[in-house]
Amino acid sequence: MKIVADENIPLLHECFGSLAEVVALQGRDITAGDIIDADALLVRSVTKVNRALLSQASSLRFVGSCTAGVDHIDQQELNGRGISFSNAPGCNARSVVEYVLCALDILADRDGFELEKRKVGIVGHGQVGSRLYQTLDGLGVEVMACDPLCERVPDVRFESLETLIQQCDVIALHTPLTRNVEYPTHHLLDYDKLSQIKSGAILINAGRGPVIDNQALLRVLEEGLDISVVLDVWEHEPDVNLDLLARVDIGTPHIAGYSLDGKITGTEMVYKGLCQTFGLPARVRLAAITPMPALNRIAFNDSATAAQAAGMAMKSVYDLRRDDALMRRLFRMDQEARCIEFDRMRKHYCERREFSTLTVQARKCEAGVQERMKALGFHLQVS
Ligand SMILES: NC(=O)C1=CN([C@@H]2O[C@H](COP(=O)(O)OP(=O)(O)OC[C@H]3O[C@@H](n4cnc5c(N)ncnc54)[C@H](O)[C@@H]3O)[C@@H](O)[C@H]2O)C=CC1
Ligand SMILES: O=C(O)C(=O)[C@H](O)COP(=O)(O)O
Repeated sequence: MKIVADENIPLLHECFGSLAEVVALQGRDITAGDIIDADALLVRSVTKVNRALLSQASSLRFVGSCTAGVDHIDQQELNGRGISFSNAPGCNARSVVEYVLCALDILADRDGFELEKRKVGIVGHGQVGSRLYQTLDGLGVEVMACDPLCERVPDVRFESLETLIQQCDVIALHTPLTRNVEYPTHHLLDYDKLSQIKSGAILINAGRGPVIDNQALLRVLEEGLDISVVLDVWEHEPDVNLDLLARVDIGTPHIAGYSLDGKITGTEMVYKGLCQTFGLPARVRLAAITPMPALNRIAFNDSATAAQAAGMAMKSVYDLRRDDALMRRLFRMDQEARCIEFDRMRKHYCERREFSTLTVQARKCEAGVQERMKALGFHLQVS
């Protein structure tokens, strides 16, 4: 069997090496010629799997994308050709939730607000949105969700996008990128909607760049709309608009889902999908070869307040300011170098772990500290 794969799939050879010959290529550069005799193609979000790419792939039986998003995959074309498809729904949902929590923590420090006093609106109540909702709700934050496609459940407050825009102090976008469907998300936030966001609010996009019309966002910011903006995703990646980057409060190179845990789970989910398609036993257990986190324990004294402890624990696992600082190096580069650097930052991303890998000792701490740590998803030790 021959597998052609994006070289940025973590543990690629450990996982698939015993099953097949694995040819690892740069995801953006995989061509129709590269997969002529491949039995399986494994991609990440940067490879467009469409009619042109598949045109000569007569042996191909399986395509796997180690990602949550599938806007780069023409699933109709795959169905038409009888090619099985697997992706990795939810693999990195916790990672994105933690990115959002860390961004809010940094802005709260900078601007001196308490998250518990802010109203948060989440657009898209799927794997990411629902986890973010639950976490914020657990922290005592007032939350509302907007998702016209999601089944209504009693303990979730669903509102329209207009209500979120009018009422919320934080708006977080977690929808897929869709066009030509009943509720398309392409340019869901256009000039009109962006202009209506409350003054002082925070807008976060860690879904897909084109869900916000980036030119319109730049325009409202230039016109003086007083909002803070956190962008992990950009229209026309890897070609980031520098004027927009200059105006956002936090900017990162599409790494919200890049916890090592999330990426490895993505690999494992696609590995299982491939094994199923080819009728092979799925023997590799990636948990067994996942590295130990560099930091696995932190202890608080009884003098710690809940807010202080939460901020310290979050920053010790993931300090988002580093990613923002690295991103701003793009200002020093010409367009070609910027695109290369955007991909380079992603390829060589730091080994970031999820909150659950950190044990927080809060034995003598007040109940508030313990509750906050638990709500955030740390592994709490109180005995
Ligand atoms: N920045 C990053 O690193 C990452 C980005 N993503 C992106 O975030 C998206 C969401 O991720 P998941 O929650 O895992 O996907 P999901 O598919 O579980 O959830 C998406 C939700 O959005 C809802 N939705 C669709 N159209 C909508 C609309 N017009 N208005 C409001 N809601 C709408 C769906 O009903 C669904 O509940 C992915 O499709 C992917 O594009 C995902 C993971 C990492
Ligand atoms: O899972 C998704 O969807 C994402 O956006 C991934 O975090 C994207 O990572 P790459 O596939 O672009 O490495």
